Amino acid sequence: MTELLTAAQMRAIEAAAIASGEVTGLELMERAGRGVVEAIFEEWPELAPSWGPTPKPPEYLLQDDEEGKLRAVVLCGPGNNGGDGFVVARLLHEAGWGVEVFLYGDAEKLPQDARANYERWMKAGTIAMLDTYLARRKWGCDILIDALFGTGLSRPLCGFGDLFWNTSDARDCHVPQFGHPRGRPAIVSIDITSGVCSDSGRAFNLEDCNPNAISAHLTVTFHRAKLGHFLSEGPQYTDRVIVKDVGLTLRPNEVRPVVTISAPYANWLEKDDDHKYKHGHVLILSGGVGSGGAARLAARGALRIGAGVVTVGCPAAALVENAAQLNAVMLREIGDSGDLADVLGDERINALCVGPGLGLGDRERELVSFILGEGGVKPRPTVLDADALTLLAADQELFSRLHSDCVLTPHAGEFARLFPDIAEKLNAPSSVGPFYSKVDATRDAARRAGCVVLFKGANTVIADPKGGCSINTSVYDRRAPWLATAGSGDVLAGFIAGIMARQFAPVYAAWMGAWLHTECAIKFGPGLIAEDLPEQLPAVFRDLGV
Ligand SMILES: NC(=O)C1=CN([C@@H]2O[C@H](COP(=O)(O)OP(=O)(O)OC[C@H]3O[C@@H](n4cnc5c(N)ncnc54)[C@H](O)[C@@H]3O)[C@@H](O)[C@H]2O)[C@@H](O)CC1
Ligand SMILES: [K+]
Repeated sequence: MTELLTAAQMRAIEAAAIASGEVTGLELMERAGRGVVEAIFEEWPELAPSWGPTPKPPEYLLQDDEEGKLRAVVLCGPGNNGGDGFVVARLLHEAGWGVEVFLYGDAEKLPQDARANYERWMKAGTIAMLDTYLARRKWGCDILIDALFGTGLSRPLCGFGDLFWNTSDARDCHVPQFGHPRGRPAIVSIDITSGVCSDSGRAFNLEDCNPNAISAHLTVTFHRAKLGHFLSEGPQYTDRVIVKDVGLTLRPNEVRPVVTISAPYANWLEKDDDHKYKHGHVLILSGGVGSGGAARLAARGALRIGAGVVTVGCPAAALVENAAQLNAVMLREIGDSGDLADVLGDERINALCVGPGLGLGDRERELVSFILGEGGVKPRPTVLDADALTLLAADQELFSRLHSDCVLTPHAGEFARLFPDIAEKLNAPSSVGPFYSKVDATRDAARRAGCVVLFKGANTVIADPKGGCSINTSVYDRRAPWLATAGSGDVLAGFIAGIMARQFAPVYAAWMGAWLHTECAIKFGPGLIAEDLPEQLPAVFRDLGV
């Protein structure tokens, strides 16, 4: 688990470290700039000085027009992000690079530490206004440093449209062409790509422009990654995020900061040598004739993830169809709540999954209602997905019966139906940052529902009613776009129910299910269909040492 910070948390940590006398703001800025230069040389070792203070680059990197120097352009903004940029300019200059610095804003108004680094840079080089660079219409560098705006960006930018478009074009070429006079540079953003809100990952929209932020090959951030690196559009604007240590030791003041989910421990997933019911029994409700595929996918997921027994319950008419397609999964007739009461009479059934392919009629509403405790049935750990979410959205009485052992797994459309006001807030165009984020929305939804909400997407956010929140990242080195395939959500619902049957708390089941789901997709790769996901689990388990 890695903590992710908001801009306010990062500012508070910096301020506390400075107030305690542990470090000065100027020293922090120096460390930040040094971290950026280190990260550049780690990312592109062919640029790193390997001998003496002013190295000559290898022959193939020599410029025609700059006496063999590598060249950097540093774009500095009006705040401390710009201050980091002045430090980087100075350090690259000391390493023998040709460096040009362009400023956006008024040097007289720079904050204190940025101003001090501006002065230091002025002893080594010159500064021109950003407009001069934009008007020049050529890159003129091997590395472009984006030190325009960091965590302090709070409103839309004007006049950056061409720069945003050009950096996007340069990044699309993937490989920077160092030392080539007309080559495209590597683009490195300091802290966060300028234009993106560091709390929400949402870009500040420019009316006349798309893209709306700098596109970078590399972003170098400090102490901890920020929420905006993982949420919304944030990941679209950078290929990679490196976190550099700047010697801060403090943690966020929040009791339960947002974390990214990491691999579950092998011993959590291992089975002991006991009988099958020791590992739980999942009941999955299916729809009628021709609609059983989603429930069968969920059932396969629940069984593969380690539930001891999995039963699909369907109306009588669908028994033959399901029987023809299920072997290890058991089958029971469940036509109405009376049948369901009979089946649930088996106390060993300790987790339920309801919604995939269920249908939206009276029978289905009755079944969901019964599962949620109508008629005094004991509430059990339950995943509510797909059609069950639509039923909940249409029926306040049903919604009010959600309990703390439930997990809701909406995608964006289902989320908007369940929590229309929260979704509206999340999607509202806004000109003043920091924006309301997917983390804020999922936390608010979990509080209202009184249970775990797993809000699906390229990055899945999981929140519990007490405010605990985590992100299952499926970006950067965990990119798994193949997960956007029919039925993949049904498998996830089955994974979570299967883990709950093994007596993990709902929030842990949601974490593990989401992480393993992404991992299965990564393991399989392109061409994935939902049926493949459960079949990858044995290989994923082996990699984890289970
Ligand atoms: N000593 C420190 O405080 C340190 C700060 N750090 C850096 O400082 C950054 C945060 O610095 P700041 O809080 O100064 O914020 P930024 O440097 O991100 O920018 C804030 C400035 O931009 C202006 N601004 C915001 N939106 C604008 C818009 N749309 N158009 C024009 N101007 C706009 C603000 O009025 C303010 O002057 C971090 O991202 C990080 O890079 C790091 O160097 C670590 C140390
Ligand atoms: K930046």
